[in-house]
Amino acid sequence: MMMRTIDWTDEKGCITIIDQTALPSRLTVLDIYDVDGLCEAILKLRVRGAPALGAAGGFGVALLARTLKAQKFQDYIGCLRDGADKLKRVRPTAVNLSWGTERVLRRALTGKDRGEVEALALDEAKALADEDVARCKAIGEHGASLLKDGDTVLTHCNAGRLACVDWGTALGVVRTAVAKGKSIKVISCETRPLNQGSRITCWELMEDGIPVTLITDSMAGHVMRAGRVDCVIVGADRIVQDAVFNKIGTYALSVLAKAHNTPFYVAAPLSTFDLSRKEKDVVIEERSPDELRYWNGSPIAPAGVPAYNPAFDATPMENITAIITEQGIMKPPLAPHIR
Ligand SMILES: CSC[C@@H](O)[C@@H](O)C(=O)COP(=O)(O)O
Repeated sequence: MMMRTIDWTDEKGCITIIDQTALPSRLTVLDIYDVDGLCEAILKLRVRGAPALGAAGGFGVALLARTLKAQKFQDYIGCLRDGADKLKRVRPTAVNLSWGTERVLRRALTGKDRGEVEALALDEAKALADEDVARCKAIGEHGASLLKDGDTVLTHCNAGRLACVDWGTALGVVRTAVAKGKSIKVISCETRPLNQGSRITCWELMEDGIPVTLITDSMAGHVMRAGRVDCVIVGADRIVQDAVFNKIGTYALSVLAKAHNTPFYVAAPLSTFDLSRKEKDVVIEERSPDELRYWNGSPIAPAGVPAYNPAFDATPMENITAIITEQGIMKPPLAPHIR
């Protein structure tokens, strides 16, 4: 069995992650001993994907609790709050990062002394990570009922085990269907500019022996028009009242799916729902233009060309056929379910 994407290693007292920037060339494992190291790993996408970021936020609070230097309990608690606040803001769009950080902080703050705060933080972070696996398995169970034997699923970015603690959301649905004996093929969009689709989705599906075909993002319309896609399944970074935020390119896929009468499913745990907000209230992370200008350090665009690099987009609810959660499948009209 493959190790978890993110976990706590008791013997070393650290967070252990699979460094996703090294895939598909190498399977590299990284031990993280302080919160600055964790913030760097999140910013560089060594650990990424909404549910995995929820676990990162939780384990990050556990790490903070045991590494803070403050002597007086009051100062220690103040530093814990400040550190958690900084951690939450490393990536703004995926709500799970702040959700996981806040959940573990809330439990830790019920501790009466430093030892208790440390123990509670770690206990809660471990529980959160275990629950994430259970949630993905439940999403898989519900979602698998939507897939027929022989179906081809188009997916975008990586909503697999490497975006979660284990199993995956969108790919969890595929994995569960395959485990139930259905023959399912996947088409993976490469997902420019950082290629989570080609590097990570293709790698993890091939590890599991699930048939996958790589296409460039611009080929999605062509394969749908050719009748080669039975449904689209993607993950989500934040689900608000009127839209689903996910990796840039998801909205375009939803429009294509609608044009070709292809079901468009979103698979996500309830921890990704942020129903206090609407589309206009969400900050879309903008990343460095150099991610578009360079690949592996080599220029792929003229030096200094202006480039715009939003990492996520919003898909309106009317483009979504159903949302698959751990509690079941929400079909249109989505608004009453979501409320
Ligand atoms: C399983 S969650 C799905 C999303 O988190 C995923 O599709 C995505 O957009 C991830 O973006 P990333 O920038 O790689 O963190």
